[in-house]
Order: sequence, then structure tokens, then C-alpha cells
Amino acid sequence: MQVKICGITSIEDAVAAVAAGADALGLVFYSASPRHIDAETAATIAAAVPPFVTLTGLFVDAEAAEVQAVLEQVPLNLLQFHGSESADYCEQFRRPYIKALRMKDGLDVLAAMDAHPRARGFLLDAYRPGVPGGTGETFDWQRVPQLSGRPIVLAGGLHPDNVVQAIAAARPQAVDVSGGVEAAPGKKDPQKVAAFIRAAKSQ
Ligand SMILES: O=C(O)c1ccccc1NCC(=O)[C@H](O)[C@H](O)COP(=O)(O)O
Repeated sequence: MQVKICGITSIEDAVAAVAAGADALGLVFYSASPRHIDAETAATIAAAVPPFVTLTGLFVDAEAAEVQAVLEQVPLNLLQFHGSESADYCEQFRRPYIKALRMKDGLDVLAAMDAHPRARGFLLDAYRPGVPGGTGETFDWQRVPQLSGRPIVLAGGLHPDNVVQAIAAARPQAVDVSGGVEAAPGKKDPQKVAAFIRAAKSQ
């Protein structure tokens, strides 16, 4: 099982997550998030990340110029679009990207995936009106499609004590966590990070 630790805000947290076995790290460039970092900070974190760890930049309905400006400063491997971005918007940056889908009641997940034929995968997250992500809430894992043929990253309210059950129910390719491994908003707890990765990778 691959694990992405999202909302990394410091070199210390990045190094601890990588040492614990994280496959990917998420940097949040959404200014309303308590995990938001600027491009300068992101560049210093990026310099501390070893090769073969996927450095992911997360944006929510950002101006294209803002994404471009970050890309000029930070060597991101993957973009994560967490708002209502179209495929044309996501593809203009010519970088691999994943699209977050917030699992609102009634969402046609397969149709939402079809709208992004070139996305490398889909991060399925809980839906809370007015909050684009990092809610700490789960959704019904039975809603994760099993036959989409597209890579799925399960997110939303995961923590060390529910990730095994979540993987068994949703059978994703990867899991993503933010609040469930924090000591405080924007600060990871290295013990929780290690426990989460250990549990996820036991599956
Ligand atoms: O983490 C945030 O603050 C955030 C804010 C706005 C959009 C997305 C955000 N996080 C995206 C992630 O990939 C989170 O890991 C995902 O939403 C799950 O968060 P959590 O329920 O806290 O594990």
C-alpha cells in the first residue's frame, strides 16, 4: 500500500515522514488552509526530500499564474487539484496530476473520473460544504468504485486506528492522511505518522 502524508509544513516533518516510509508528501498551496505554505518554504522542504519520494503540490481553484509561479520555484513531481478544476485547466501545466473528488451524496464518481481522462489518479475525499479538504471526516468507503480501472487514493478522516479497516473496505491503490497524524493543525506527530504508515503498509 502506498502512503501520502499531506499538509507537510516543515523540513522536520518531511524528513520524519520519509524516514517512516512515506511514498509521497503533500504541500498545500491553498491560503485558507492551516497547512498552507509559501513557495519559498516549499522549496526548502523540496531540497530535503530524497529521490523516489513523490512531492505533490495541492491547489484549490487557483489562478493558473499562481500554479505556474509555484512550479518555477518548487520541483513538484505531481499536482493535486482539490477544487472544481476542469481537465483543460489541469492539463495546461503539462505535469502529472491527480484530481480530488469530494464524495458528495449523489456524486457520479465514474462520470467525474471520465471528465479527467488524463488524470493519473483520483483522490476520494469526504464532502463538507464550504470546506475543500482536510476535514478530518470519513465518507462511506463502500462508495469507492472497484472497477473504474483508474488508480484511487483514499482520503478523509483516516488515522492509525481506522486505516486498516478503510483499506479492507475500499481497496484503494494508496491512502492519504493529514489531520489524523497531526499533533496540532499544520504540525505532524511523528509517532502518529509512523503508526499510520506501519498500519497501512501491513495491508
Ligand atoms: O489539508 C488541508 O488543509 C486541505 C485544505 C484544502 C484542500 C485540501 C486539503 N487537504 C487535502 C488532502 O489531501 C488531505 O489529506 C485530505 O483532504 C484528507 O484530510 P484529512 O481528513 O485531514 O486526513
